[in-house]
Amino acid sequence: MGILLILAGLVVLLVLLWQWHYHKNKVYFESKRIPYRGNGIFRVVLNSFKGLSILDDVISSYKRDKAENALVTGNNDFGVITLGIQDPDLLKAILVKDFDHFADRRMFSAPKNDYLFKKMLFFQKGEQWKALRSKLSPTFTTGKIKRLFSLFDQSGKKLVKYVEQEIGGNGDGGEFDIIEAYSKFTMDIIASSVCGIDSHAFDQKEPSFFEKMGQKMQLSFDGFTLLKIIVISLSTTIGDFFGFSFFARDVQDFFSVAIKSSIHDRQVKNEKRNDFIQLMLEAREDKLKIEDHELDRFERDAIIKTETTTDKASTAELLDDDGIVANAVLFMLAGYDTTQSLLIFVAYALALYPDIQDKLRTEIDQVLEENGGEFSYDSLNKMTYLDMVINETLRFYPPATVTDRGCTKDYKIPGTEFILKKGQGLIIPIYGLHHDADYFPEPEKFDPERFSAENKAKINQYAYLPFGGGPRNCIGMRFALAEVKVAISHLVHNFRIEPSKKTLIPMKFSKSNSLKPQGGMFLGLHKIQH
Ligand code: HEM
Repeated sequence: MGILLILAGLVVLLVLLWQWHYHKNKVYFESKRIPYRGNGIFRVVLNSFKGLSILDDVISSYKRDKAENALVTGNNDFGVITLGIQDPDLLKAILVKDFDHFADRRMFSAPKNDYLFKKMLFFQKGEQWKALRSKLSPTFTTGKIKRLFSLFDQSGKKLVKYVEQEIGGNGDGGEFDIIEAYSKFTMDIIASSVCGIDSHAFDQKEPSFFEKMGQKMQLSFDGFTLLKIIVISLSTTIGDFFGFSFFARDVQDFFSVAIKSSIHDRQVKNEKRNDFIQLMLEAREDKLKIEDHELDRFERDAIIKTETTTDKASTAELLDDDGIVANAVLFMLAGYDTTQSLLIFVAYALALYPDIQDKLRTEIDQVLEENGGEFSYDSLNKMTYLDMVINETLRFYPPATVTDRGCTKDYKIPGTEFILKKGQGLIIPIYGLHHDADYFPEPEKFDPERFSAENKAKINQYAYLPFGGGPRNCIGMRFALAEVKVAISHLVHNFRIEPSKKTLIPMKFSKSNSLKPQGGMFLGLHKIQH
């Protein structure tokens, strides 16, 4: 009885403390004319136990902020002040002009057991990040992706064969879950072009060993993972004490051994191969350069303007063999789920809008005919309608629904009296901005024409952030777009895509990390006889 009373007392005390803390923060933020939204991480975890996803939170928070005309909102996430920024002009300043204040992510440190984390670009901070990003950026230029194109195209051809088999090869396949085929396609490309390994993904229906390992490497933001993130972000020591990690040891060891033996093999044979490991080996020795003519606006924004103070020796250490393994695995982590998500929703949109599909097929077939029946990197980049369809899909269904920044130097938020301090952070609600009628009229209408040559210029670039923005944007954008164009072109040339009985209309999203449909993406695929 005594213990129960003490426990009840402790609970009451905790609730009172929580309320006092909430009230104190509310008064603080409101004195700076910024609405207070409480503890964002706690809200997301609580919601996940109620069956709501991070996206549900992004959507409802954005709607509320919009209704209150709040362009900046405040959170206190377990002691870390985090602002939500809904204003594209402010985002332009934060992402590009004043980037020096926001070079980091709002990140926790890596748990001991996740040994691959430590050398990944995504988790680097300050000067270390600058040095590594400068080394890796030249591996993703047009010229380098062009070198990998034949690998992408081979996977595209394997994708067509696989779909043909799955739908029975008789031209009337009926229903088909396209996620499985896209999972094989994206994993096959990562295996060949990033790791220099044959994934064997298309050899069988069941996932191959490489596929299984790659899938085990993906993060899912379920309630337990979110709890782990909270514990680790509060104290890595406590996380390590409980043996928390995000990735299983055997999976990390698998990639470590496979990639290191591929490096060793080519060093012994003095052999150069056509993959990212090769590019990273060349980047390690500063043999890669970016030509200015290779850059578009998005990439010019991404140029790191300040010189890095990290010396040459520690830069080389960032990309030693462990660094190459870590970053090859990061490309799989960052590129597998996101690219798959985009592919899934392009197929869905094409099934729902047959006119768009027909128009796209006309463009693809024409380019194919002009190129003697084969695709090339340049021919795919000439397809303007394909580009428009992809851009609109990225707007409507952005694979990454939010991104973040960590403050590296105190920053007075323009238009407010608020000073964001070093170590605090901000959240960028990509999905909310993409569905905001102020920036995209009739936002719930799927309309590739928004991205036509004449309309594109009207779009506010900082309200359209599928790949983020500024120097810390997505390094893999060109890679992703090239592989997505290959897959769509092969698929649309060979199959008519239609909704089937199990197609989700309207769409319901799952609770996974990237935007994904609930329970698979079932569509009807029908072979086109050429
Ligand atoms: C459709 C596919 C993809 C989408 C929508 C996407 C989206 C994003 C977004 C929104 C960010 C955060 C950017 C920011 O905060 O400004 C990001 C970061 C990143 N992405 Fe992608 N991504 C895709 C594919 C890829 C691929 C294929 C790779 C690698 C091969 C990749 C590698 C990365 C890396 C390494 C970062 C962290 C960059 C850094 O912190 O310096 N992504 N991506």
